[in-house]
Amino acid sequence: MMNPLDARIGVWSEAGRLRRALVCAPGLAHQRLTPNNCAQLLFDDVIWLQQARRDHFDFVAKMVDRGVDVLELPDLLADVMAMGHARDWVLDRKVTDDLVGTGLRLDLRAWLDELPAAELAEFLIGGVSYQDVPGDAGGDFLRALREFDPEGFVLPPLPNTMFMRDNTSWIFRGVTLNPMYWTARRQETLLTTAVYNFHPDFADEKYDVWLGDPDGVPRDHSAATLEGGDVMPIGRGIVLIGLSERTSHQAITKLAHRLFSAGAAERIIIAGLPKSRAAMHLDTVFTFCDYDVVTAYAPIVDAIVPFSLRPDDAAPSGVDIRREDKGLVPTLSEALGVDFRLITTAGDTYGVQREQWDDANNVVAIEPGVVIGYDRNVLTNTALRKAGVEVVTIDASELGRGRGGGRCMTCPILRDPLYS
Ligand SMILES: NC(=[NH2+])NCCC[C@H](N)C(=O)O
Repeated sequence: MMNPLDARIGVWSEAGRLRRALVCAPGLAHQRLTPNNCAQLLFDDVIWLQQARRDHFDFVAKMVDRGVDVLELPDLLADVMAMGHARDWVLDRKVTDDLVGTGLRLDLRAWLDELPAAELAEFLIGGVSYQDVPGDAGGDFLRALREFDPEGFVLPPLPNTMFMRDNTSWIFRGVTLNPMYWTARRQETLLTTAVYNFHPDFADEKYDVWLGDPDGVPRDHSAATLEGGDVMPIGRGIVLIGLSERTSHQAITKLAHRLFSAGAAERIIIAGLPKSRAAMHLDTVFTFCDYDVVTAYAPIVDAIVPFSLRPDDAAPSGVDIRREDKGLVPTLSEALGVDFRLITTAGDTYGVQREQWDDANNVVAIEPGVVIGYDRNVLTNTALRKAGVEVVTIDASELGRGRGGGRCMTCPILRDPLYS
């Protein structure tokens, strides 16, 4: 097996040293958010873009200061859009009858074909509004659409790309290209897949695709949806996966088969979550901070039902599925042979709900015992500090409006193992 530390990609733990991560700065997509469309685009409010950008750059700087190589999706996508064959690959899949409509497809494609690479990348993430399409392109049809719906989009914006964790997820030496749950997010995966397929930072690397379509052709995955906020490759061959609003048992068992048959994992621990927006992903209520420290929102994590999946040639499905008789944290302690300390959201009955809602339990570990989290979660951050975790803070006021914290905003590409 390749020594993980010699590789340029691969994620071997949740809290080992983070070496490279992919993020996505807020941009044009967030300028399109209005009180009317934000809920449909999975934001709780409109945002002040300039401040969000400042806060994002502060977040990136704090990672860079700790030695993380931070890659920006908009930049990588711009590099990829400068390669003719890669641009065609994306536009062939994006500018289709189904996605932009037969009436607009040819005109839209002709315009996008000629755009400078960085501008095209910006539109692919930020969306193309009816107003953006210049001159007579789109003809009478687009003129009529503009009049009928001045705020309409030919290609909708993808503001949740900022939560880079979700559309793909690296598990050990491979990746899942995620079929996402909500329509508002499904187009994100194609852009990241294009970067993995064509950008020199990825294209020459060897890795497996555990789930999803490397050819990027939009396919109906039906009920088999998976999002990175639920996926935690914790190590020693164990992957923890939330069974949530977004991630279904259909996707988890499909992924389990693939990981088991490739010999890439030995056990999947499923954390069955209640379905609610406060717990849309496992990482909104539970993250790893150190070798033996996790943080969690107790009311939900206490109710988690853990199951284990293991390869089993004797079982008709090839997988042995067993409900654990303990809660999540004792199950993990036993599985890893580590006595985990659990630091729960701090505060009174009201305070714990507010801090959880502001992603107090959604921190990203930069190295064992050092995490980045939102500044406003004063009580939970203090509790983590008392447990010996260094909490580096970033401003939540704008970044937090889409309900995602440090973990949601980073997609680790290379992270060291933690449990040998
Ligand atoms: N890994 C996460 N918890 N991601 C949070 C994503 C938030 C985003 N607005 C959504 O609803 O999809």
